[in-house]
Amino acid sequence: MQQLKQQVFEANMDLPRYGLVTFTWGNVSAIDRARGWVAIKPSGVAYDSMGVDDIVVVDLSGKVVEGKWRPSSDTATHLALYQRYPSIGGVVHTHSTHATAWAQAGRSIPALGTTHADYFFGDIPCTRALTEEEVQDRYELNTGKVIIETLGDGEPLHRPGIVVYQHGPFAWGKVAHDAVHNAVVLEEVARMAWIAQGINPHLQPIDSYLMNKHFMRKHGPDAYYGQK
Ligand SMILES: O=C(CO)[C@@H](O)[C@H](O)COP(=O)(O)O
Repeated sequence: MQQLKQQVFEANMDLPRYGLVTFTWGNVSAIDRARGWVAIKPSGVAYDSMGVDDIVVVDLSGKVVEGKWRPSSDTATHLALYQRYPSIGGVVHTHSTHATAWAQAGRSIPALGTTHADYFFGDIPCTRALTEEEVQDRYELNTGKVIIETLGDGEPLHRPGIVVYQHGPFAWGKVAHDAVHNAVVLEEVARMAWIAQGINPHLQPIDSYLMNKHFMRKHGPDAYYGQK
């Protein structure tokens, strides 16, 4: 687990490095599926004072198995995603400005260009609002529920991010580092889409053939993009 804790610690340090978080907002986790344990950021601990030994380890019920702090307040959301989607190895939550603005506006981030298509095979969806009951009772678990409800049965790594209505973005990947990479791209394409729609309120989504080309050359069965 020490190696996983180190990976999660480094991934959490990337959040302020890439400008995705302010104060203690946000959190990154990763799963050891063989053990059924998840390493996650401690709740409320400042990034600039955090060390690898501050990373908390929980089991899939959320019980702390190692660590001196409380796990992130969003732990139940991370765990819901790991339990529903076996291909997910790392999860990130931030309040990055532009992605959060789309969440607050209640709008999916449209696929408008190849930057988006290189990582997300389609729009980045916005979830429905949680009901009052879902907020009052097991809020974080229900946040995971509406994410899963919105994503459905598709391969989550083909659209590795979402915006939770009136909350903010969640992203994921095969490992913690990939999840952070996808969170950075999500924030970038959120900003690009906002600016593009301001330039041209009548713009069209990316052409499907261009979307397919860019996504499949990087993630398809014959992916060659970046291959050694
Ligand atoms: O979503 C939120 C707050 O709305 C979280 O991102 C917190 O800002 C971080 O909580 P901890 O991980 O420190 O518990």
